[in-house]
Amino acid sequence: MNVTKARPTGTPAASAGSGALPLALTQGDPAGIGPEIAMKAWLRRKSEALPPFFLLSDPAFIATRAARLGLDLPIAAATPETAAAVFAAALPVVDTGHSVTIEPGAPSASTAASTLAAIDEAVALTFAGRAAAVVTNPIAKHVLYAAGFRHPGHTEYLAALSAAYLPAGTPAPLPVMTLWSPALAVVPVTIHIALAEVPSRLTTALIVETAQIVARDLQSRFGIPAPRLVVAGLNPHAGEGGAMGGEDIAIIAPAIAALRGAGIDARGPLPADTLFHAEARAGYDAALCMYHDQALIPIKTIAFDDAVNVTLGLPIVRTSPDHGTAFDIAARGIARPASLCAALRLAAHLAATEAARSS
Ligand SMILES: NC(=O)C1=CN([C@@H]2O[C@H](COP(=O)(O)OP(=O)(O)OC[C@H]3O[C@@H](n4cnc5c(N)ncnc54)[C@H](O)[C@@H]3O)[C@@H](O)[C@H]2O)C=CC1
Ligand SMILES: NCC(=O)COP(=O)(O)O
Repeated sequence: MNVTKARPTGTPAASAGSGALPLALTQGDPAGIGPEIAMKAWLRRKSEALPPFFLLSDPAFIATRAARLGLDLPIAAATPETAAAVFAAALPVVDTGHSVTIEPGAPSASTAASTLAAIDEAVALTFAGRAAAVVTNPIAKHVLYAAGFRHPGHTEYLAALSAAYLPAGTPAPLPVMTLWSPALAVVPVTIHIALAEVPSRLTTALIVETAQIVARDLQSRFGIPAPRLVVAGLNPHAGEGGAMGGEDIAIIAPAIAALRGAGIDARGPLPADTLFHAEARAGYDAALCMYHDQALIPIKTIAFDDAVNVTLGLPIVRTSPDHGTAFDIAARGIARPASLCAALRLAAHLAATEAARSS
């Protein structure tokens, strides 16, 4: 597989803010399915109506993985400025400067620097107006932790990175993980923490701040004029009047009262077990859930291939497929790019909405 060199067609200043900016797609864990679904997405760019994007990785590694998969696609070493122009004819790969060598399905902390460099670069390019938004391929948290990474996942890391681009003294944004699909949108109020820690980490203030960000971003970025939120209880039957746990009354109900007092259409705490059937889903735009699996199990059951992980609350747009690295099927040719395609389309849509709003 040859990697061609793309001819520069414009300067950063000329393309920044032009409205035709490509999306910056990170490589994710190179031992997983990220490279494969990125290539498959590019191959389906017309049938999936995908916006232009470039992949941040090692072009030689991507070419090697393409050959291993038997994927016949042209790969062009590009810059963010050449990417949109080459996208029609080749997959643009912007070199992160890290050489990647890894066996599919055998993750190693030795690739952590390249994985993180792609994320850092995607964020830098987006803040610089050289990419429209960040789309991340999945990372395996434990692989990065083994290399010294101290953030739970992308969501928190992107908030920390964003803080560096904000005016001095601006507090770091609260990043709000949202899993969105046409059928359901869910928000885990607590994210990547042990289940045993959830009750002590759940506070009225956290629920209120999370819901305010969701309501604001659903309005401004998703174009929902008056977002309807539901809030799940923590305990069975939302606590059964306190008999099955006190958090629903002591922590969640006051948050909902505060939200309603602030003019936000929020209902709850509602028993989580009856919140996700079709008729219930028709009654709200997003469900705030108290912990990771309460949110992610229903959406991955209903919409595994359509759902997108989108981080609300950030000054930039970031989306990701809903699934993980899928090491068990890496480079076997069977990974589906559907969720990544949905993530690319949603990122472009949200970035365009944001650009129109701020122009
Ligand atoms: N956005 C991100 O960076 C995310 C990263 N992860 C990470 O992924 C790693 C693995 O997590 P798991 O819980 O095993 O979830 P997973 O989503 O990687 O895999 C679960 C199952 O779904 C299958 N699968 C996943 N995506 C698929 C696709 N596109 N096409 C066909 N089959 C697919 C896998 O083969 C596996 O059988 C973890 O280390 C976790 O930290 C998990 C979720 C999101
Ligand atoms: N389970 C969702 C997930 O792991 C995604 O996390 P993040 O890396 O987007 O923060």
